Amino acid sequence: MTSAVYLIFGATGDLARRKLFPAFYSLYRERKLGDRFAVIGLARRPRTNEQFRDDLHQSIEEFARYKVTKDEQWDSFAEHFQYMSLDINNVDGFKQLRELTDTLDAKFDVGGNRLYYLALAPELFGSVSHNLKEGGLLESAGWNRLVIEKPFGYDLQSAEKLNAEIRQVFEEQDIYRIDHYLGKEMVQNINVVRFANAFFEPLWNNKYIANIQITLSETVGVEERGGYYDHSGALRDMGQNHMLQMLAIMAMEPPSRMHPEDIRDEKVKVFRSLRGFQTGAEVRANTVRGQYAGGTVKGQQVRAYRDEDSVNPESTTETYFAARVFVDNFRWAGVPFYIRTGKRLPVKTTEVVVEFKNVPDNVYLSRKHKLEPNLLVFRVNPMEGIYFKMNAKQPGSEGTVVPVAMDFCQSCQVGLNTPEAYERLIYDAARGDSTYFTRWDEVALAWKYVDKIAAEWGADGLQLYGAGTWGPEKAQQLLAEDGFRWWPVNGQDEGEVAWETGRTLT
Ligand SMILES: NC(=O)C1=CN([C@@H]2O[C@H](COP(=O)(O)OP(=O)(O)OC[C@H]3O[C@@H](n4cnc5c(N)ncnc54)[C@H](OP(=O)(O)O)[C@@H]3O)[C@@H](O)[C@H]2O)C=CC1
Ligand SMILES: O=C1O[C@H](COP(=O)(O)O)[C@@H](O)[C@H](O)[C@H]1O
Repeated sequence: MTSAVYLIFGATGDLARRKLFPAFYSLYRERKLGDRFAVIGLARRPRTNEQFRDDLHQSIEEFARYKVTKDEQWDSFAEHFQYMSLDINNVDGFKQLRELTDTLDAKFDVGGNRLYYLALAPELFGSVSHNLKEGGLLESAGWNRLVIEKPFGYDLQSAEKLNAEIRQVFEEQDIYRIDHYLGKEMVQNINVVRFANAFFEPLWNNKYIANIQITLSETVGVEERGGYYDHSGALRDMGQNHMLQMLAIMAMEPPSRMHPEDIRDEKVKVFRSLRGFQTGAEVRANTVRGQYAGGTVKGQQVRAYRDEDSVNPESTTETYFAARVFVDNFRWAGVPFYIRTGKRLPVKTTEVVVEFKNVPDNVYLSRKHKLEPNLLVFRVNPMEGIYFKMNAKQPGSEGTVVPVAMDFCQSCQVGLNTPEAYERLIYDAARGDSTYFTRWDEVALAWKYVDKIAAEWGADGLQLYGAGTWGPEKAQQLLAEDGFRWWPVNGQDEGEVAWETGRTLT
């Protein structure tokens, strides 16, 4: 349990409402916050403390894993929350903020620890850091940590500028860059499965693995986020961060210790080994770029991206991208990693599929059924689990070989109420554990890789795909060229939707 004052910049925004406040409530209910903490919500619009706590209540009712069941329980939680109206560009406001922070620090016996959570547009990160220093907030007796949201820049150049501004005030070790996929249970489980089992590590290389497929598919469209997304697109929004991070976790060498810096060092080696594209022709041959047209998703008619209210009607921004990525090192030489993500696809799912090579000179190959390759599948969300597909004799047959599944469904056992990524990440930042946050060198290398793709893409090559389909046909060809195909997600045929969601804990 760590005592701290949590200062949430952007407290009236979408992220705070949907993710951060519910995470605080879960941490409180699980006694991970203790009683020695205070939360200050900060944004420009005026709010009384009562209004702020009402907003808090609503957000928890709507989005939290735990529901508020008793008034006393709510009161004892809500008394830790205060609101202050503050314009980030006004340094005088930060002097008042220091007074409020000191007062709450003393009231809740916090001991000078401060966690600054920037749920803000990145353009404001530099000003906040500067004004925190000017306002004297960083002179407290305890630690001062900065948690920042993605996107961390638009490209390498802007990320470097942003980083330099923040580093004028905070040391790298006190900067916690969020990639919320790293907070997901099953992403964290990949390392455990790889490094705590005898039977995977010997096979985890180019001798036995044919390819690895990473899918992050969403059914939602751009919603009201066009202002940000139309400028960013799928490559920057999901590729530079979540997808490359998952790829690095799949590909990294075992760290010598499970220490944050050792783990991050191993991921950096993977980023350094990514085969960068040298020419436009290489980019075109290895990537696919799409934008959704109108169509039907989960039985609902939906409009085209360009017809969305918050989007430029002539937009050439991609809402889908796929790529064939190579990690040029001893372990992975020659093994393609296929990654794809898109909005308005048929199902919401995140899965990592490891396709193994077939056994050599297989005695069953002459039989009438072609052998399916072994698959190991990490189901990250919304379903959580591990699925292993292997071949076995069909009972009662004369030796017919059929694929069978060993299916560990984590969410079936503990429900879909495993901790939300944001709970884990806020808790880790408060404990000073940076394992599941991205270090600057990882971010910079990921931008370098992505920038080359973005530079060669231009507006050319954008392919429209119908909402509710699996994206442009070229994404299928990308694998077909190598003799592979995308495996159906959720172990089901494409188009079928799987899992029940949402169980409420009381
Ligand atoms: N929403 C999401 O699901 C996700 C968001 N993110 C990232 O989190 C960050 C926040 O996103 P989101 O919550 O959606 O954005 P919103 O636009 O919903 O909220 C922005 C917040 O910033 C405040 N703000 C803006 N300008 C100022 C200022 N000058 N001074 C003080 N406060 C200011 C706004 O309050 P007010 O207008 O009252 O000042 C508001 O509370 C972004 O970087 C986004 O990319 C990342 C992943 C997911
Ligand atoms: O970071 C982002 O992630 C979400 C998808 O997150 P998930 O946890 O729901 O899978 C995506 O919708 C958004 O565009 C992106 O900014």
